[in-house]
Amino acid sequence: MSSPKIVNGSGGYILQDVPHLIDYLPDLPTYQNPLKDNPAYSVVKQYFVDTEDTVPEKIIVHKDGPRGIHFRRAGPRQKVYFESDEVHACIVTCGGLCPGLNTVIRELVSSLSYMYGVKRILGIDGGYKGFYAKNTIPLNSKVVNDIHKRGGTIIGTSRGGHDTTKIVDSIQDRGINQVYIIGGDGTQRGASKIYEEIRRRGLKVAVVGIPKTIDNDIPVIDRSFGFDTAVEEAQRAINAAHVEAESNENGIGFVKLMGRHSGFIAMYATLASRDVDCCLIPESPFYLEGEGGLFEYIEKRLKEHGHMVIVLAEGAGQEMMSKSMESNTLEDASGNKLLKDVGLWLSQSIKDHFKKIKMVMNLKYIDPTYMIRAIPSNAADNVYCTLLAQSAVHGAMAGYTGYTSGLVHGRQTYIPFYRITEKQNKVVITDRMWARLLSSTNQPSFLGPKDISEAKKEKAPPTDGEICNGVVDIPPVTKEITK
Ligand SMILES: Nc1ncnc2c1ncn2[C@@H]1O[C@H](COP(=O)(O)OP(=O)(O)OP(=O)(O)O)[C@@H](O)[C@H]1O
Ligand SMILES: O=P(O)(O)OC[C@H]1O[C@](O)(CO)[C@@H](O)[C@@H]1O
Ligand SMILES: [Mg+2]
Repeated sequence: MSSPKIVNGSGGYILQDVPHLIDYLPDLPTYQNPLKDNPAYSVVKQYFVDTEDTVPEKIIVHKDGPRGIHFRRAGPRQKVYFESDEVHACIVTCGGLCPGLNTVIRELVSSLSYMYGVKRILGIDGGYKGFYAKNTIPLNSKVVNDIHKRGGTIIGTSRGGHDTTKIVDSIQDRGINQVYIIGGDGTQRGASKIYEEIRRRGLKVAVVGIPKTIDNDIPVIDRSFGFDTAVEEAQRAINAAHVEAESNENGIGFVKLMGRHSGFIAMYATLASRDVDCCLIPESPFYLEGEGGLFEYIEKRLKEHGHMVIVLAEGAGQEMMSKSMESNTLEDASGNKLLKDVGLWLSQSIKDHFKKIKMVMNLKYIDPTYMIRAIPSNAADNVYCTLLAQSAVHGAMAGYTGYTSGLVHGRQTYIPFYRITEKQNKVVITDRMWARLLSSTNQPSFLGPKDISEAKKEKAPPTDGEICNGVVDIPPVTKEITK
């Protein structure tokens, strides 16, 4: 693996920079950015981003604290490393669906064609394996004109089938020199390997990741596109659960939402709804029986209100369920562990409990899993997708490579792959947001002192000057800023 590019400045300033084609092809010629003559842009004051602009990872600072880690600010540069006619771009979507995939594809095509005059753009059919196992799909602004109104991805997606050598062979054989890869944590790991192989072969090919995950489990970035839409769509299921619960004696509306390892959708859908009395996520352990357990809380809530709504993330309570069922080690084609249906198991356990204590209860189980991700993105996500795609294209045209384009504190940035793939973003149950949810639902935390100390340990704060989260085992290439 190539070494991370780290730039150290004064006051503890650290730039975790992204690679550039000239790092291994130093003699590449540059060209004037064609946007200079574009009437839509030439009137914008300071349209081109200053190459010194960077965005801090942490915006809460203390008077004497170090300035900390920064990322390169995204946007158009004065100089580009590709001529319009020379560009041959491709776009691939991998992993599960997510609202907004088509919008990103559309905006990548529009940005390449309208801003940079690129004419050759290919869609790779059906994810990574499409590079070597399928024909390509020619894309232009006409083909993608109204695709943002549809859910899914017009070029198809898949899990598994990543073969770095075959993929890079295909890129080289087809003469592709800009690769836009839209996908989640697994996809970005694959993108990083493609970048390394391209660099090893010394090819003038920019590799750009665009983070996609319905679970919002990609670190560093503010949130992933489509997340907002998914949370909004989840409201419809929660509303239905509430109506059912309210209309039945001791009614329980029970909704299962996506979230294998990260409970963000469940948490935000709960906070948005206000009808939810209990939210269960993978990060927060819970138990059923006895004092302080889930059954006790449900009984109490039903006695007080006559109904309740429970929202459950699919990854919650898996360990508990495994103890009472045969162990399951199945994996999907990408190697992700396949989870058992905790919703069915938990709703049956609740029913069994109420039968045992002879209390009337009516539980309605709603599983809108795929309905929240197989829809077009909402207005806010559409805007977000547009900015992401434009930033991705500006970066590739400017010769940057080996990066993921992402929003950090509301600013578009270029983030090196190793920061995106090093860990998953999870709900931190010792943070304020989870405390806000607990006070909104009034549910018990289900935590004992041992759980709390373990949760705190998991989130040890970085020491002063330490590269927070930037755990890399390869010696970085460092540079001091002297001015
Ligand atoms: N470590 C890895 N190295 C190379 N390729 C990988 C790696 N992990 C996953 N991939 C490839 O990336 C693609 C997508 O991976 P995966 O199915 O895990 O989805 P994802 O990108 O994590 O998206 P999501 O989980 O949000 O649906 C697959 O084609 C898979 O083979
Ligand atoms: O059934 P599929 O397409 O593999 O996707 C299911 C998974 O994809 C995700 O949306 C994202 O990883 C998970 O929340 C979910 O378990
Ligand atoms: Mg994933």
